[in-house]
Amino acid sequence: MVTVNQQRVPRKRTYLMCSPEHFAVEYAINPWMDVATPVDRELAVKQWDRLRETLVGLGHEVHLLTPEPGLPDMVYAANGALMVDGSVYGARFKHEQRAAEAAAHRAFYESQGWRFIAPSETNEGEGDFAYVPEAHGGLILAGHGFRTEIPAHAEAQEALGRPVVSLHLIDPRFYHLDVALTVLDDSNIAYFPGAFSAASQRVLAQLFPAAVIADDADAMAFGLNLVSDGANVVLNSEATGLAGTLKAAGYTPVPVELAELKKGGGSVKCCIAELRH
Ligand SMILES: CN(C)C(=N)NCCC[C@H](N)C(=O)O
Repeated sequence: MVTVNQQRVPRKRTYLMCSPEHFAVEYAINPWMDVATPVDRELAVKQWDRLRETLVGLGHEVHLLTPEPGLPDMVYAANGALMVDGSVYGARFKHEQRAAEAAAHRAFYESQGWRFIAPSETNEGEGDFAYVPEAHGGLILAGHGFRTEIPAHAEAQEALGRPVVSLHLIDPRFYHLDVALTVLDDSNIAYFPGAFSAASQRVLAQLFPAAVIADDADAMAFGLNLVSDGANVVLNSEATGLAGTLKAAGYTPVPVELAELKKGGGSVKCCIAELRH
């Protein structure tokens, strides 16, 4: 393994999270969910709290969305919108079990006075959209194949005024972009090529020749579902292989235990929306 002596510089972030007070696995809308597997909600809250404290400890600001009973997936706050340059493109969930979450997110963003664009097309916010601020002048990467639909990519581009690059997800285990690809800093990403169509793999290789490449085991451990401030990379503690790769690339891995929330099909990134205001 090559060791890179690169100085990584963190940038302070503002995040949005939602406590798993009402978390449960009552329906199965992705391959990770199994209604027969018991969930320890108290433990989920503890693990989520530890994640929130970790972000605050790294110097980031965390806003909180009020959890609502009857919306057990609301803890996955990343899915409620995509915010770029102070404008917010709202979500429209694919599955009706999550549909009502969109209004809660909208109310939050509007209460802050930020420009909110209501979507007409199905999209799951930062679950399927990733923003790379300094890549090619500011690029939105967008997944489709399982949740977000292609017309939403064009709608996001019109709403936010940044080019959107469509990427085709082909493996149901990686049903959202943020389980297969992550933004490491203002210009680089990490991804698992096998989650994408051959054509989308070529697009990613062309746009990000220096990307960190993850393998199937990293992705299966939800390693790519991480949050990075450009230097500190907060990731699922099970993703030990990816943590080593990122360390060798000059990042500082910060492992967190989120086993309970994995039962709903999400990890670190799913719990965190970035507020780019
Ligand atoms: C990393 N991922 C996939 C997320 N961004 N969100 C998790 C959503 C989980 C929820 N049960 C669902 O299936 O919608």
